[in-house]
Amino acid sequence: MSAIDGVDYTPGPLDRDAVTYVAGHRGLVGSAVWRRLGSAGFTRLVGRTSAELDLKDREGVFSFFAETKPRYVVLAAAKVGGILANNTYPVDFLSDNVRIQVNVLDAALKYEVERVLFLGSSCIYPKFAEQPIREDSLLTGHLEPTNDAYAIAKIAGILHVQAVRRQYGLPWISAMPTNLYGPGDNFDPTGSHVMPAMIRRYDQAAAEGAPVVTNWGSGSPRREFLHVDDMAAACLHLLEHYDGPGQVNVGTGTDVTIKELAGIVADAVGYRGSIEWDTSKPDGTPRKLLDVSTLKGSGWSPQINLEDGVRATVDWYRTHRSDRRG
Ligand SMILES: NC(=O)C1=CN([C@@H]2O[C@H](COP(=O)(O)OP(=O)(O)OC[C@H]3O[C@@H](n4cnc5c(N)ncnc54)[C@H](OP(=O)(O)O)[C@@H]3O)[C@@H](O)[C@H]2O)C=CC1
Ligand SMILES: C[C@H]1O[C@H](OP(=O)(O)OP(=O)(O)OC[C@H]2O[C@@H](n3cnc4c(=O)[nH]c(N)nc43)[C@H](O)[C@@H]2O)[C@@H](O)[C@@H](O)C1=O
Repeated sequence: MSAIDGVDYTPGPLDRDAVTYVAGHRGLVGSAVWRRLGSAGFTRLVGRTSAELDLKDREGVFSFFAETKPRYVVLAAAKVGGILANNTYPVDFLSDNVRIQVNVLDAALKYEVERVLFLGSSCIYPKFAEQPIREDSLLTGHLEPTNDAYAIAKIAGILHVQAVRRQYGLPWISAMPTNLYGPGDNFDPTGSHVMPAMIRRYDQAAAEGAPVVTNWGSGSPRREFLHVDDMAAACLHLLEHYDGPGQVNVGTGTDVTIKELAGIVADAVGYRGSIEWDTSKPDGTPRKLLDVSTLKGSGWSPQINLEDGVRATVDWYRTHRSDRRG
C-alpha cells in the first residue's frame, strides 16, 4: 500500500457468478465486453440501454444500483463520436460524460462495488506528447482542441477513480484505449470515427462503381487501431491481473497514416477508384501512438492484425448495415 494510494488488493480471477454490470452494453465496446465476459463464464451480467436507464439521471442510477447491487462494473457508457462530432458538440461531450461517470462512480461507491473499470481514451494525452505516449505524459501539455472537452471529462474520470482509491481504498482501475473498431460500431457518415466512416463510404463507392471518394483532412495524421474484441479481452485481463492508480494504455503499439488506412479499407471492400482529400476538415492530433509496455508487462498482447480486423468488420457491416447503427 503506498502513501498516496490507500489500496491493499491482489488481483486474481473474478467470481463468474457475481453480478457484473456492463454500462453501455449495446455500444461498440460494451457489446464486445459483454460477449467476452459471457464466453468467459460470467453468469449474472446486467445491462440497461439508455432508453431503459439514462445514466445522466442520478436518481435512476442510484435506484438501479440499489436494485441490482453489482460486485463488478465496466463503465463503457459514454457520449462518443469522431473528430467532427467532438469538435461540433463540445458541450454535450463534456456535460454528458461528466454526468454519466459521476453518477455511475458515485453509485458504485455508495454500493461498495469491488472492482470498477473506467474507460477513457488516448485523446486525454497532450497533442504533442512524446511518441509512443507513456501513461505518465498525462497533464504535461496542451490538449488537441477538437476533442479537449471530451478529454477533460475523461481526465476527470481518471482522477475520480484515483480519488476513490485514495480516500476509500477500493481497487478501481482505468484503461485508456487507442482508436477502436469492429462489429457494433457507429457507421453514421458524419458522427462516426474514421474506420466505420471509410468502410461505409468505400463499400458504397465499390457497389456503385464510383470513380472517386473523398476523405477528410490531409490523410497524413497517424492513428493506432485496435479491434474491439482485443479491447474486450484486455478489459477482462486488466480486471484479473492489474491493480494500480495509474491508467493503463490499451493499444497495439503500431500505427498507420490515415492514407494507409484508406488503402486497407479500399482493398477490403474491393474499391478500385481514386481517393481525394478534403482539407477543409480537421486533421486532429498528428499522431497518438500509445506506449503499451505496462499492458504487455502484465502479460497481454492483441491477437487481431489490422488487415484481418478490417476485413471481418466489412463482412459484419455488410450483414448488419440495415440495423439501427449500420
Ligand atoms: N470507439 C472508440 O474508438 C473508442 C472508445 N473509447 C471509450 O470506450 C467507451 C465506449 O465507447 P464506444 O463503445 O465506442 O461507444 P458507443 O457509442 O458505441 O457506445 C456507447 C454506449 O453508451 C451508452 N450511453 C451513452 N449515453 C448514455 C446515457 N446517457 N445513459 C445510458 N447509456 C448511455 C449507449 O447506450 P445505448 O446504445 O443504449 O444508447 C451506448 O451503448 C467510451 O468510454 C469511450 O470513451 C475509447 C477510445 C476509443
Ligand atoms: C477515438 C478518438 O476519436 C476522435 O479523434 P480522432 O482520432 O481524430 O478520430 P477520427 O476517427 O474521427 O479521425 C481520425 C482521422 O481520420 C480523418 N478522417 C478521414 N476521413 C474521415 C471520416 O470520414 N470520418 C472521420 N471521423 N475521420 C476521418 C480525420 O480527419 C482524422 O485525421 C476524437 O473524438 C477523440 O476524442 C477520440 O477519443
